[in-house]
Amino acid sequence: MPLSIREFEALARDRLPADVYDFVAGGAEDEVTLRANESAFGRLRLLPRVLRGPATRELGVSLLGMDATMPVLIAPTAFHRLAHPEGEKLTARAAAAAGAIMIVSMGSTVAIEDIADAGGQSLALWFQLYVQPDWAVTEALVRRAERAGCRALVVTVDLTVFGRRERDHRNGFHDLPEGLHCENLRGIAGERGVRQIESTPELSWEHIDRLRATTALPIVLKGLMHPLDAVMAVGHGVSGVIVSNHGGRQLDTAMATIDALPDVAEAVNGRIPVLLDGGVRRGTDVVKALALGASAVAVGRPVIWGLAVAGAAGVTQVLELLRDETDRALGLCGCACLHEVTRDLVQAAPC
Ligand SMILES: Cc1cc2nc3c(=O)[nH]c(=O)nc-3n(C[C@H](O)[C@H](O)[C@H](O)COP(=O)(O)O)c2cc1C
Ligand SMILES: CC(C)CC(=O)C(=O)O
Repeated sequence: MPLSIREFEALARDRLPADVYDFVAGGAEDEVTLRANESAFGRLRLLPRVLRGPATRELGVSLLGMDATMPVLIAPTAFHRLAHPEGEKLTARAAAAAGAIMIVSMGSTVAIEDIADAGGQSLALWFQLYVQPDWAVTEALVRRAERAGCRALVVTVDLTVFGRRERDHRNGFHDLPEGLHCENLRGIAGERGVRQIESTPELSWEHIDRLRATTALPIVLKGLMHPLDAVMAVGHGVSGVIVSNHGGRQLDTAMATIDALPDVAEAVNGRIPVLLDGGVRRGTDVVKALALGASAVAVGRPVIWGLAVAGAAGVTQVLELLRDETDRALGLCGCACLHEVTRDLVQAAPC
């Protein structure tokens, strides 16, 4: 078994068709933001405390009233059947085994009901939604997620137009291969592949208000980077935000998420949970994000690498690596639990 997420990626790269690997690994345009998400973590240094004696560490976290055993969620990524024939079913099993929250992509290649079945009662599923230009489609998706037992709606707000991923253009990778579909849209918006998911350039706070009036599920906004938008989010009654630049796949040269996090956390001031995704590859990254104001983080690509390498066991291994590394980093920072991870534990590296 690989010893790190980096090793998982290397193995997955060997196993996946080159165009699928590029689709997953790649980012928009010059991939500046893709690289920055990871390298910005590398520019931060931990400043550990000692002699505080945490014999064991508690990694549990409660988010929107749901308990998870670790502060690492599965970020929504589309098309898991590109990585493994059973796709999202296996991801759900691994999430349930780890006690992690899984955010299911609206573009999953297994239907949300089947994912919920595979994960079982104990799995907390959140459903990721792209508001569709046709409100009837949006509403039908919300109802479907509610019926399947999803416990929160994660509304992605950074895909008002599709980012230009040049690797996909070079590879001619524009649609799902024969036999794979966005199963959540089946019966709602026809039967084709990725093209079924439409962007909504006119997306605005009115859509968020309308969604709040449509569902009792807590709403989490994903893809927000600016502190003023975070303040707006609190004002519009959302239950949480995920600081995200879509893993560098949308607006290239957008700030790294870990650099954007402190101002968002300060603006939100504890009123709702702030999560982060983008470039989290080590437990030390998790601890840095917690120190800078995140309640938890989410990982996207690492889950797909795990799935490609060893199915559910691979995803479990990825999550357990992150759990072990986070536990070790907490211990070495003198923290017994997530609340003890404070701002003073992180500094920018000297140039
Ligand atoms: C292959 C792939 C598919 C993705 N699909 C979605 C999606 O359907 N919905 C969404 O909100 N974000 C999607 N994302 C973005 C992720 O949710 C997340 O923001 C990003 O992957 C985090 O960065 P990381 O991969 O460095 O962990 C996708 C990312 C990847 C790599
Ligand atoms: C279906 C796509 C829009 C999925 C996505 O968000 C991505 O590839 O980044």
